[in-house]
Amino acid sequence: MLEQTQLLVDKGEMLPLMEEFYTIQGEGFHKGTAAYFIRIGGCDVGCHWCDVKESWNAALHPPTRTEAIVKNAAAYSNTVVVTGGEPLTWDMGPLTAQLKAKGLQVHIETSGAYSLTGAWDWICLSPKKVKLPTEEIYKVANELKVIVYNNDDLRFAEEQAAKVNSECILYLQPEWSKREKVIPVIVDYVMKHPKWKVSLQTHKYLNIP
Ligand SMILES: C[S@@+](CC[C@H](N)C(=O)[O-])C[C@H]1O[C@@H](n2cnc3c(N)ncnc32)[C@H](O)[C@@H]1O
Ligand SMILES: Nc1nc2[nH]cc(C(=O)O)c2c(=O)[nH]1
Ligand code: SF4
Ligand SMILES: [Mg+2]
Repeated sequence: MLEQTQLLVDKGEMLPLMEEFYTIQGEGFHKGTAAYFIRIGGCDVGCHWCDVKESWNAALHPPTRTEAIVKNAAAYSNTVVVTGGEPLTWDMGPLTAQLKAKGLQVHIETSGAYSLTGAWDWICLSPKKVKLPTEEIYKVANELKVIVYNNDDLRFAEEQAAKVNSECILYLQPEWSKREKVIPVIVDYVMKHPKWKVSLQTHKYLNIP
């Protein structure tokens, strides 16, 4: 990468953009809401069941000026979801400042594994055992969305729920490839522990991005 480009990436003024698309938020509290998704490349958390492994290698995704990303987003939607990859790999300050200056609602999907940057209207924290969230994000997360692949993930979910703020909404979401097996487990668990809600990847049922 050119030295100049690297400097801009380091400052969060350019970001490795994998894709951007206008769709319906499929998961969590805002499911069903039209939103413009910005998918930033780069993640070294390494979830074995990750459904966007193509995002992991940042070098495969072109460094893109935040101004260009913002211009596209503002043309489509009032709500923007920044995801990845792991967006907090990068400094989210410049991107989110510009999105908010356009009056947009700015949401993030994050594992919380790196320090929290950016200004957010909604933080979806989806913690991962392999790289735990930083302490700071538990205080500000609006929703906790734990992916359930096996029974131990319910133990992990309770451990994480004990760390979030009291306003945080709690979701259990089936890991997609295990959904037939874990949906009954989640349904049973939520009925017994109603502080939790079910989240499904509804976009996959709707066949939309
Ligand atoms: C691809 S991740 C990108 C954002 C960030 N790296 C994170 O993990 O939160 C977006 C959301 O999809 C969830 N996810 C990824 N793979 C999944 C799968 N196979 N089944 C269910 N949810 C999955 C993640 O836990 C996260 O909530
Ligand atoms: N429709 C739709 N909703 C989503 N919610 C979170 C997603 C993500 O990959 O971060 C996602 C996604 O990829 N598509
Ligand atoms: S943290 Fe997110 S993007 Fe990274 S591997 Fe896990 S699910 Fe995939
Ligand atoms: Mg997705």
